[in-house]
Amino acid sequence: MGEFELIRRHFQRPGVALPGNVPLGIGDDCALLQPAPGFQLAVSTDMLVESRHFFPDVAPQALGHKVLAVNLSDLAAMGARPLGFTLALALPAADEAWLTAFAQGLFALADAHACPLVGGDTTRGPLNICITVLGEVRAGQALRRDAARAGDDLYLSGRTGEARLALELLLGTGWAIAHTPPDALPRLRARLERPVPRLALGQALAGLTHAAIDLSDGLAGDLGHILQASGVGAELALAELPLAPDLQALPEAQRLDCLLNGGDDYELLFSAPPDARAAIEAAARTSQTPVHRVGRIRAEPGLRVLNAAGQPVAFSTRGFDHFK
Ligand SMILES: Nc1ncnc2c1ncn2[C@@H]1O[C@H](COP(=O)(O)OP(=O)(O)OP(=O)(O)O)[C@@H](O)[C@H]1O
Ligand SMILES: Cc1ncc(C[n+]2csc(CCOP(=O)(O)O)c2C)c(N)n1
Ligand SMILES: [Mg+2]
Repeated sequence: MGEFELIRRHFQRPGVALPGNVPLGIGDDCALLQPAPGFQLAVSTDMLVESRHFFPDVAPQALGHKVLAVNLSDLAAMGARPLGFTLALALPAADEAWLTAFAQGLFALADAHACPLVGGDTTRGPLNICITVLGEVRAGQALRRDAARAGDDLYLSGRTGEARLALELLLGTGWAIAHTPPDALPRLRARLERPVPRLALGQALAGLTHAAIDLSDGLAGDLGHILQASGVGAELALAELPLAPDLQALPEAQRLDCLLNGGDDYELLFSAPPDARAAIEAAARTSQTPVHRVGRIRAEPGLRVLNAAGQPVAFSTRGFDHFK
């Protein structure tokens, strides 16, 4: 199978019609996309590299899902609706079975969000997968990191920490193995390998919420990006953070580390003024997404983590950083 045969067989889908806002997809020098009038184009790129973002033995179907999911999560964090995506692939070999399974995982998620593959690039090399997503958001309504204001409530979708616990189990870390239920690995692994992008919630929040970010590097570190961009600080109430049952038996320090420095969560963290509480609840309901109010934005810079008694907890932020 040559390069063009590979693309034709696995990524061009002649039977699948393109939506009206994609007048031209795979096959020319560029794809053409048409955002609706009054909408802005939202663009984001995320790359997954073998042994850095995923283990070499990961199921190709899960990988196809995850590489698109982490990109869609960035659109969700801006309140954007997906229009389409491009796929840049470096593959060590043209492995038919691997490509079939990868494409299955990829297109299952793409189809669920009506987000077509519109182009890409394919080369031989160490396994490396890069997606660029394109979305649209009504002009002026995108959820930006610099929009948090003192007095805002801080909200979290879903819950954090399970992906990190899965990673530690797969790495064979002693504390994780000793304090996790013996049957937990398959469900925790799904949290690491099959994140669910919160697109419906993000779109329901556009125009409603102040700031938002999706959690890829860890709750505390990613919250830090909002705080820095907005020039504010925050309080996080530990007692309000939802705790996954599989994290309950962890020693306190490791539980805190999973919850706040976990990484790979792909939940949304966002801020909104207190008078938006009813609207936020409605957005959570219509998007069928669990949302918890977990803290507050403050004028004083810095992040304070508070225990159930409202006392500060000693805690150091260690967001994921590829060069630290
Ligand atoms: N090589 C690069 N050239 C230009 N801009 C970049 C480059 N790498 C990252 N950026 C930009 O820097 C910002 C932060 O990038 P980062 O990859 O940390 O995004 P993120 O959403 O915080 O995390 P994630 O990649 O996990 O979604 C983004 O605006 C991104 O577009
Ligand atoms: C094998 C393996 N080792 C480590 C991790 C953890 N990890 C890697 S990159 C990243 C942050 C998001 O990436 P980026 O900032 O590049 O978008 C995290 C939490 C993993 N998932 N798999
Ligand atoms: Mg992001």
